Amino acid sequence: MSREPDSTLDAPRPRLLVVDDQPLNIQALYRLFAGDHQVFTATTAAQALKVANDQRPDLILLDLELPDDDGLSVCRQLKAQEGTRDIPVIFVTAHGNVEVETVGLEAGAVDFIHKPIHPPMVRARVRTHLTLKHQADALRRMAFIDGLTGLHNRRALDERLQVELRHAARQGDSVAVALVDVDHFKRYNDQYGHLAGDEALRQVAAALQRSMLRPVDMAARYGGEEMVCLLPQTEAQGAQAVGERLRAAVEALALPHPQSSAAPVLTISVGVAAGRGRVDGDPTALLQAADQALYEAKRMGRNRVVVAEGA
Ligand SMILES: Nc1nc2c(ncn2[C@@H]2O[C@H](COP(=O)(O)OP(=O)(O)OP(=O)(O)O)[C@@H](O)[C@H]2O)c(=O)[nH]1
Repeated sequence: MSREPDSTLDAPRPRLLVVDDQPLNIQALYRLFAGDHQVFTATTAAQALKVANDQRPDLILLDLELPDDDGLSVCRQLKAQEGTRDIPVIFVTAHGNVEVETVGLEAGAVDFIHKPIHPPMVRARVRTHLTLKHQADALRRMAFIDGLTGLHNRRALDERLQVELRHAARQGDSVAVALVDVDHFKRYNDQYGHLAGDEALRQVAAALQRSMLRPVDMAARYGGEEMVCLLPQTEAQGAQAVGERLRAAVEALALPHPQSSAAPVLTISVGVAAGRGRVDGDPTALLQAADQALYEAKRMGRNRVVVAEGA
């Protein structure tokens, strides 16, 4: 007898960080959640910040009074750091009053729980805030994904490219981009219709994704039928080889395109540019160089890779 997969078995367990200097309190919260959550613990402010940074939990239960610093300050520091900003913090305190709670909420906490804790209520609040966190994570991910192809979108590319250019400038590394454009895509749409065109773009995107072998590489839809592969720590020569692999992978899809002047199948032209990185992270020059090379590839007959001059 076949059985529907149980999604609750597959879903990763939510990760909680419990911060309290009293072992009894930690034990009580640990016992409450350990069955169906991954629970990390910390007994000081310094430890809490370290575990939050290292483990990136989904939610933090934070005691307001800690031996080395107060919980408010820990909360403010978590909210000031890029990597921990989005982790919801619930304060746990024995001395709650309206003033304290207001300051706590202003410091960025999402909720307050009073000691002695009432287990069903704590579980219910934690569940609510975990649900909200997962929904917010999903929205953040969607904001950086292209709906048609599933590749990253232009916003994601722009952000990553700036980071990589700054990183490369510091390290003296080279960053490369390969700008990809489908050949005679207008004719393809005209012959097979827009929906078939969409499906072809999805297949091209998947072929690009498969052709990039390093985990730091990133493929993005740049707009319309243009896509960009970002290749950190890559010189022009290496990027040319990747460009050629992309081109061959799309040709190997063997999607018939009799109206193309380049080949009987759907193909891409690729403009490649590499640069040493920029302290200001401005990606304009690199993308413009790649665009110029792409224009050359089109002019020379399409279905080819051209590397930018002086790249
Ligand atoms: N189906 C589909 N078509 C798209 C999408 N985005 C852009 N296009 C089409 O892509 C075509 C791009 O055409 P052009 O820029 O003229 O270039 P081309 O026909 O690819 O010719 P060359 O680039 O010179 O080889 C246009 O017809 C757009 O409508 C999309 O998301 N789906």
